[in-house]
Amino acid sequence: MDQPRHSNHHRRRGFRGKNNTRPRRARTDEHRTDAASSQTTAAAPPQVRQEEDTVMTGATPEATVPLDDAKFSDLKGSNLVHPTLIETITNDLKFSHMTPVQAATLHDLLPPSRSDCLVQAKTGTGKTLAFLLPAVQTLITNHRNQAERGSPVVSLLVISPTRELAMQIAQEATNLLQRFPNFHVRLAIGGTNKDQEERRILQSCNVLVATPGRLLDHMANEDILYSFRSLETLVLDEADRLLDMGFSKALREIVGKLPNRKEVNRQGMLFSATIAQHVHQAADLVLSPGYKFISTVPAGETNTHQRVPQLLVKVDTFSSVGAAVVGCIREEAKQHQDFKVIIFAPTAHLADFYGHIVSQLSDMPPVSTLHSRISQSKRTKITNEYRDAKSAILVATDVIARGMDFPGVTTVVQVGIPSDKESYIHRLGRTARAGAEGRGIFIVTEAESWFPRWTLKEISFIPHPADVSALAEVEAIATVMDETDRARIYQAWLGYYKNHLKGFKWTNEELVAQGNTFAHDGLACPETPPIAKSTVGKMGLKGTRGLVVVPDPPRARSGRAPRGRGNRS
Ligand SMILES: Nc1ncnc2c1ncn2[C@@H]1O[C@H](COP(=O)(O)OP(=O)(O)OP(=O)(O)O)[C@@H](O)[C@H]1O
Repeated sequence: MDQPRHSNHHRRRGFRGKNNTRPRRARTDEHRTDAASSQTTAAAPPQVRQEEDTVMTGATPEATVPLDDAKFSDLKGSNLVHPTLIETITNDLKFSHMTPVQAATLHDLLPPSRSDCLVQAKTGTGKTLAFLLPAVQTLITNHRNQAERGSPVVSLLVISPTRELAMQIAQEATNLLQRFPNFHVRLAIGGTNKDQEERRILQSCNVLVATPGRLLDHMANEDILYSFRSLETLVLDEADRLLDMGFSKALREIVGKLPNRKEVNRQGMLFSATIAQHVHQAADLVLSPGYKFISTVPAGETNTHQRVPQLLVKVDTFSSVGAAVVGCIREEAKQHQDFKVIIFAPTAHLADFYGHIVSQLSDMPPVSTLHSRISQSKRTKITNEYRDAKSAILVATDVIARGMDFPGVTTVVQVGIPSDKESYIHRLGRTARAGAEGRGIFIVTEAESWFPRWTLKEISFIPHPADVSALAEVEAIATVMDETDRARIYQAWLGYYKNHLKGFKWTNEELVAQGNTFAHDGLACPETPPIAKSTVGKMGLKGTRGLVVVPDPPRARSGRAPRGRGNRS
């Protein structure tokens, strides 16, 4: 069982109420005012439970944490947080009040308690500072005891599932440590110069923010491995993602290379907006038995924000999806002079497709596309530009679904079913952050409508008419697209939906028939695009009627995978 038991208190207000129309970007003041006004609103305390064991047993929360109007300045003179850190938060970062998750976890996470904690709170509610502040305080408290000089001593290791998120966390840690110039925050992420990273870490490193693969690479270097000899805090951000099948092997290897947690008195923290069952089962990798599970998500509530309207746009066929995307953006433009939209697509090739369509229309703000097939330097540039943009459209895959904090995103559009419920929640969480307003639009075909009905059944979607008036424009753009590109998009479509066949209850033949209709009507392909024999085999579609199978190109026949195939996001 996943959730700690919840009491019957009313829900605490978030940063800002639904009808509050103050400007979106005045983040800190919005939060301050809301926290201050929460005296008049009954609050549901976050749920805290001390784990008896590493596997949940249905126990009840052991304690509730009062959520008064906790202010950072209240910590002055408490000896819990270094006065300079408090100055940084209140004067430099300009945060006066704690967010609910910060208030709920601070005392457990700070020295001297330094409890191991699994923490759940909604997207965009300040979880990053909730783990950074206590971990940085531990670094400051213990630093004077570190006798060894001349070799780096990493105090805090934060692991993130994506490079973009790692960079963002490192930036927040740097901001928090800005009045402590002797402490250094370093990155270990893929897609960048490894030697340069290594040099920087070995020069000096107190806080390391890393993605699992690159971290493991660095751990092969004995000097870097040695820098973890007295690691004090290990944080997994987006813990449910890091502990799922895709990453858990790497995570086990990493933890196996770290010193024994009891010997170094290492504190473990797991943070996420979504905590699935597998997290409780795997938590012992990082947390000691008896860890606390703290959730600020009220009982029976989904992790999406109630105040964020979630519109459901249904179209008849996959061929109308592109036009519906354009229709949604045009409607957005009618509502806001400046707007920032993120469009989430199921695969990299489909993201390229929608990005291309939208970028060809003259009435759109700047459009960029982001996915894992793009080089890291370009990804970083696109991320930074979108963060700073006043009005822009970002078409992306799940690489930015979790944790990314882009200010001022007015609407998140999800096109087609996401890979799972958690992905839907995290994607939606890119809007309405830190008390701002925003909305979600979920575009599905009739065939996909089982997903919101069954997988997202707790969410009350607002039915919204589909505007597909751009059908002819989309077709005109698709018609002149490169044929190979269209073939790849078709193939990506087949690959993605093949993985979700169970939900659709389609046979392989029905899947291919749908894909072919998409190719002809949505991508304007004059003929069904051909697919290489080995790719058909890899997709599990061998012998399926309706496919145009061609021999493998020479490279594939020599046993190597053809370029540009597969379903990477
Ligand atoms: N006490 C605070 N007062 C006002 N704003 C805050 C406070 N703490 C954090 N923020 C801001 O809130 C925003 C969201 O914070 P953060 O990115 O940590 O959210 P999160 O809970 O980690 O979200 P996600 O689940 O999407 O990762 C950031 O812009 C951050 O600077």
